[in-house]
Amino acid sequence: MISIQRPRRSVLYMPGSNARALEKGRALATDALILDLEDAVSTVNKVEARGLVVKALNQGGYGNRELIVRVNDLDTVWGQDDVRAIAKTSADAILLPKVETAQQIKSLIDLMDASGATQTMSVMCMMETPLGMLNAKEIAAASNRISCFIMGTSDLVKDLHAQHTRMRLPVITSLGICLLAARAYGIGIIDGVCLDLNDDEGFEKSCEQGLELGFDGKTLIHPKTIITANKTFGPSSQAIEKAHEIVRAFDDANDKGQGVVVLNGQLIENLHAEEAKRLIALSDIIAELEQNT
Ligand SMILES: CC(C)(COP(=O)(O)OP(=O)(O)OC[C@H]1O[C@@H](n2cnc3c(N)ncnc32)[C@H](O)[C@@H]1OP(=O)(O)O)[C@@H](O)C(=O)NCCC(=O)NCCSC(=O)C[C@H](O)C(=O)O
Ligand SMILES: [Mg+2]
Repeated sequence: MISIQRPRRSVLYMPGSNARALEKGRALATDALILDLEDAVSTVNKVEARGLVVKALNQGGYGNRELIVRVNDLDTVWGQDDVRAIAKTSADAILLPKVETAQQIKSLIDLMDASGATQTMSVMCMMETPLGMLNAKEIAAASNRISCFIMGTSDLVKDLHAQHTRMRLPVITSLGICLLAARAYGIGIIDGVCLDLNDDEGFEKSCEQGLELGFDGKTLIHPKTIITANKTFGPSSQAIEKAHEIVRAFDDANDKGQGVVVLNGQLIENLHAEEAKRLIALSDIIAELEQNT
């Protein structure tokens, strides 16, 4: 089944309190922006940041970029007012931090509905605590308004008393659990951030690892990493050419009443044709968005 609503190769965080970053986001080649009201904003700037984010959203100019606002936890003094304010904007999604239960999602949706959010405004979940990992399935199943999981590997490493390593073995089980839950319930899933801005090679490797694991894209903290994320998570022209070849070979085999075919020494079955079609659909959607952005 092919169900790609939009590409999320690169998803850039920006502090909601940083007017310069909010302005720059209008021209950056990122698929999505997370306008952050939570951890990137100090407590003294929380209310001002909310105002800046609402103003930026109302001004528009972000083209086709998916606009996600990360609100504060609903139990904080800012969380519910964040949701009330963002519900009235044209943001595409509200991202709830530190999701651990399905009830948190239900409470968020009740508040969004009561605050006048459109039904097209989706919900995203920060998956970043040990309890969140253990409840990933229940969270994914909580509502069909959930469009995406976003891994919060910094909080996770902290809560696990683990360490940040290049190949991320300390969080690999958690990444796998969330990938299983997201794919089982047909929702998107984006990998966590790479904190070392001086390690370009390490960043590239973590993107490649994310792609191999099955993530749709990577969350980013700096614009200089957008190109690498887009390149890694977007299908290359060779991959697309190969995908078309697979679809053609499989269709020809089907026309002859065959369920399988060998192409360049590789067995091609229906599942390979489906994956090839997914890549072609992703590439088409990226091309369309890039043309209109
Ligand atoms: C890390 C930064 C504080 C670095 O900022 P700065 O010192 O300004 O960097 P540069 O001078 O190299 O910036 C060059 C230009 O790029 C713009 N810029 C920088 N970062 C961003 C950004 N994120 N979005 C948009 N534009 C950005 C600068 O304004 C410069 O522009 P110009 O004026 O034209 O020269 C900064 O990058 C930053 O704040 N990053 C985001 C940090 C953040 O949001 N962190 C929270 C999210 S991570 C997280 O919480 C993960 C999760 O919850 C978990 O637990 O894992
Ligand atoms: Mg976090």
